[in-house]
This record gives sequence, structure tokens and C-alpha cells, in this order.
Amino acid sequence: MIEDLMNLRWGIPVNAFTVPVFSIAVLWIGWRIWTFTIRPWLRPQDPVVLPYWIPFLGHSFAFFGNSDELLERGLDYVGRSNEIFGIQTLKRQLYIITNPPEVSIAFNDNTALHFDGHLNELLENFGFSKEGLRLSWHIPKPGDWCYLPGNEINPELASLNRFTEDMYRKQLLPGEKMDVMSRVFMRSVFDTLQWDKLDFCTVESTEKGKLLSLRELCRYTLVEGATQTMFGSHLHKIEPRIVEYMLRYNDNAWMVFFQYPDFFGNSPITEPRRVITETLEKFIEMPDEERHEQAWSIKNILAWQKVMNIDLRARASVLLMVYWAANSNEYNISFWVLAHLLHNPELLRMVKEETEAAWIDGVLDIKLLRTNSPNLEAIFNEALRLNGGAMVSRIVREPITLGGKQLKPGNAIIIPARQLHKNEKVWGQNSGDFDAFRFKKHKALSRHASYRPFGGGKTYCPGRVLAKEEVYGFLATLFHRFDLKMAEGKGPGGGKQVFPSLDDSSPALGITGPVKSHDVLISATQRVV
Ligand code: HEM
Repeated sequence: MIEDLMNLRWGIPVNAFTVPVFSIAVLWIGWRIWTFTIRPWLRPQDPVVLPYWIPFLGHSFAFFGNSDELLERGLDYVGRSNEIFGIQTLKRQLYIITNPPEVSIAFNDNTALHFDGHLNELLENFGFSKEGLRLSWHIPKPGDWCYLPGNEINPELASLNRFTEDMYRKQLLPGEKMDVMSRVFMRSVFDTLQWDKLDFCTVESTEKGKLLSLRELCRYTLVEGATQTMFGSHLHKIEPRIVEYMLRYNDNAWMVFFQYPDFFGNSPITEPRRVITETLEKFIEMPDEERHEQAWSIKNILAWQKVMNIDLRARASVLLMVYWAANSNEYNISFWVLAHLLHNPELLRMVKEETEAAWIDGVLDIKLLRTNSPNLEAIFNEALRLNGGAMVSRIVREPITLGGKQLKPGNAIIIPARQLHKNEKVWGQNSGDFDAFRFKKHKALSRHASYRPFGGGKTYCPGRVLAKEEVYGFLATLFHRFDLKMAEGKGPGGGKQVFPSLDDSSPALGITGPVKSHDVLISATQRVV
């Protein structure tokens, strides 16, 4: 029949090459018409799937490349109505949720939409074996090796994963334990930001002052600070270049999250991942009394991991996950806030007034700074809005109808911050522009369902208040010790510097940084304080 169709109908010569090619073409056209025209018409209750060319592979490559562009294409496909649509990856379909009421429902539903399935995948991606995974969910029962009633570490006898979550929440949410972390962080910033120690970000030094790279200034200072809050100086003693490796890890961390294939061990994530994991393993193997600078939560997590007897690699993987969460966003958000301030001297002056007011008799009052800086707060929120690209994910565990669409178990939902933060129906026609006073003029916007820089629901970032203290404290120290302005004549052709662009070349996990070759060069002089 195929031969008849080819020869008689279209006059295509019939041979061993044309018959299979023609058959595949017919099948492919049939698949496209069925999948993207007939089925959506027959099943309007299913989310519309953004059309793709290759069955099974779907949008996998586009998602790993520029996921932002792919999601925007999806929004265009549904007429920017914000109805739920699907994109197909190798593993499963991803339902993209961008309509504020549905976002709120999705964050609050912990039954049909579940984080644990996603956590299992994350743990495996980070290096857990099947056995490690089994042990990490095991709830101690009478008679078990790990059943230690009356123990002070885990009195509720929770599974290791639940215990770990409990530990970092207790450590990070506002209270005395968070304050300890904040103080350690600030001590590190005070130590790093010394005029004679700025080599790590100095591009040029003259008698009049220094030319600094904003990018390097933020990257090193903030990751160094976060490392100290969790591990004190222990990791540095094992691996002096730990901050450099962590930054390289961060630059490519999406490869771990999305299981990007590592061809022949040459992936840019391979070396930093190996070095950090080995460093953490050596840290874990140190006697407890020698790890005296570690954070309270790290000490407890390691103690219960030991009771559960999970393998060393799995123990290090958990630490790496928490270490990554604690340091991967602050340097990028600091970069963007400072880039806006340096490009607008009047904004810089206003913010400096606020940060200077928090220095009382030479001591920085971090609580005063956090709660009493309305301009800085508005600029911080706006920078989070424009550059926050987290894609929160949950696995669909039970059938659920959301926004009139039926979501199928086994697939996943994605709530993409960037698309929520650019929704013109919420943020207006200038949603893509930086408006320094947007959040000052409309205070309720920071609580809007379409504003999610810190995620939401069960995994709502526990470090959000600490993050604010860290970023504000960094800026306050910088402005107190140095006079900074945008360097003149460093732009194209010796002109004004161009505002850096967002790097959207790979899937975003949190605050996205600038394109790698973009920076802001700063003229800095030392202030006499
Ligand atoms: C501007 C800075 C920060 C941003 C934008 C940010 C963003 C986020 C987001 C979007 C999530 C949710 C991820 C998800 O649901 O998949 C999250 C979770 C988390 N964040 Fe942050 N974060 C920041 C700072 C911090 C800091 C400073 C720490 C710790 C010191 C931290 C620790 C965590 C932890 C442990 C989680 C996991 C919570 C859970 O799964 O229960 N974050 N963060």
C-alpha cells in the first residue's frame, strides 16, 4: 500500500531507501497530528503540550539549553493566558504552573503534589546509593540498632531526612541559632573586606585607589562567609581552595540537578564535585572534638548519620546539598543590587545613608539594618524579582485537577519564579524593567502569590531572613570602609559601562548571575573611619 501511495499518487521511485524514509515520514506526521491536534481536541481536560519535533526526546535539549526561552514559548502557545501547559522531557512531562491562584494551591497541597519523591531524586543525583536512600527514610522502631529512646540528638526518633530538615530549620529560622550564624558570617566579611586584602578582586592598583571587579568581589566574599558559618575554618585546612571549587561547582550545579550526562568524565562539574565531596568526607572523618568550629546543625546531622550508619559518600552528599543551598544565591543577588546602585549614584547615596545609620559607635547593628532600611529593602526585593529564577518542583503522586486541568501521577509540576515575576497581569507593562521603588510604593507586592524568590510551601527557604542579614551586612561593611563608584571610561570604546545582562544559557536554580564576560568595574578608595 505504501508503495502504491508513493508511486501512483506522488510519483516517488520505490526502492530500499525511499520506502523506509517515506514510511517513517508518514508515521511521524501521523504522530504529530494525533499528539498536538486530535488528542488535545478529544481531551480538553489535559494540559496542552507545547509541540516538539522528536518523540520521547521532546524538549529535553531546549530545557537544558535556555529553559527560560522554552517556558516563554509555552506561555505564547497558550496565548499568555497562564493556563497550565506541559513540556516533555525524556523522563516525564512537566506541568508548568504560572497562574497565581494555582501557584498558591500547588504550594499548599502536600498530598497529591509531593516533595519527597523529588527529594529522593535529588539525593540520588547528589550521590546516594539505594541502600543509603532506604536508611535515610527509616524510622527507628523498638529493637532496631538505631532505636535509642531518651537520646538527646533525635528525641522524636524521626527518619534521617526529616531530622536533617528539622535541624536546618532550627538553625536558620530567626532565633539565637540563626544569630550565631549571622555573627560568624559578619566576622568573615569584616576579615575579607580589608583594603590590603582585596587582591582577589583587584583588577588594577594605583596610588589613587583600586579598580575592582564587582563579580569577583561578591563571589569570593559571600561564599567565604557562608563556608565559615557552616564549617568554620575546617574545610580550608583540608582544601585551601575550597571557595574556588565551590564557585566552580555553583556555576554548573544545574548539571547535578538535571542529571546532565557526564561524557567521559569531562563535564565541568566533575572535578569541583569530586574535590568538595572528598573534602567533606575528610571533614566527617575528623574526630568530633576536632570539628569544634562547625555549626550546631552540622554537628547534629553528622551525629545522627553516624547512628543510622549510612555510608560516607551519602553523609558527604547531604552536607554538600545544604552547603550549596547556603551559598549559591547571595553572591548573585549582591552583584545585582550593587550593579543597580553603582549605575545610579542617587540610589547609591540613599542606600548608603541607611547603611551608615546602622553603624552605632563603630559597631554594625544588623537587626536595625535589616528592619530599618526601606530603600535597600525595596531594591533588594526588586533585584530578587528580576533575577530570581528558581524552578520549584513537586512530583504528582495522586491525580489532581488544577485550573481545570487534570495532572497525571508520575509527572512533575514546575513553578518557575522568572515567569511568575514577569507576569504583566501582576507587575504591569514595565514588568521587565528595574523599578527601584516598586516594592516601596506597593508594600503588599512582597507577599503576592506571584512573588516567589524563596519558593513556598513545605520547602519555603528557611534561610531567607539570614540571607537578608548577610547581603545587607556585606553592603553596609563595603560602604563603611570604602568609597565606591562606577569606574569611568571602562565601557565599549572607552565610554560608559553597559549594564550587565542576565545569563540565561542554562536552567536556573535560584538567583541567576550575569553573563560570564559581563562585570561592573568599580573605582574604590579607602575611607577614613
Ligand atoms: C537570596 C538568597 C536565597 C534565595 C533566593 C534562596 C532561595 C531558595 C528557594 C527558591 C528554595 C526552595 C527550593 C525548592 O523548593 O526546591 C530554597 C530552599 C532552601 N534554602 Fe534558600 N535561598 C537563599 C538563601 C539561603 C540561605 C542563606 C540558606 C542557608 C544558610 C538557605 C538554605 C535553604 C535550604 C536548607 C533550603 C531547603 C529547604 C527545604 O527543602 O526544606 N537559603 N531557597
